[in-house]
Amino acid sequence: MLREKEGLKYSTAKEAKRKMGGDGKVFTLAQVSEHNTPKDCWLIINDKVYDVTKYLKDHPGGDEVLLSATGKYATDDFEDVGHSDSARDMLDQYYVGEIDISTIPTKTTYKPPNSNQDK
Ligand code: HEM
Repeated sequence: MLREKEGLKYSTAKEAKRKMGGDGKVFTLAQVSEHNTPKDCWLIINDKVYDVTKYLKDHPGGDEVLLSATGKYATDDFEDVGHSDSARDMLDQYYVGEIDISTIPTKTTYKPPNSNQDK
């Protein structure tokens, strides 16, 4: 599980740079965590930050799961559901920036330099 998560995260970080040209804003976890209400709801998925406020009422999984996924690294929550490609495509429209992953207190942000586990 751990390995899988790291693989996902890193490949997505590269993808983010390619897609966004690296000019997205970078937020800390504390900054993102301020947006945790039904009127202002941000999520962190795969190193990117999304403002899903407008999507809360339309989300097929309901607004509660989105609200409970704020203020933390919600990649696992998002991935565990097995969201469709069209769900993934929707992410772009809610993109507001990147997360500074060093502000997220989780072991999965650390990758040993000699690791070959996610290749
Ligand atoms: C911006 C982020 C998200 C988008 C755009 C999104 C979009 C969608 C879409 C389009 C579906 C319909 C099924 C599909 O196409 O896969 C769906 C279902 C679902 N989502 Fe999300 N989702 C997001 C985040 C999340 C998060 C963070 C969670 C969990 C904490 C979650 C939980 C669910 C659940 C449980 C369903 C299944 C609903 C059902 O079939 O009854 N989603 N989501």
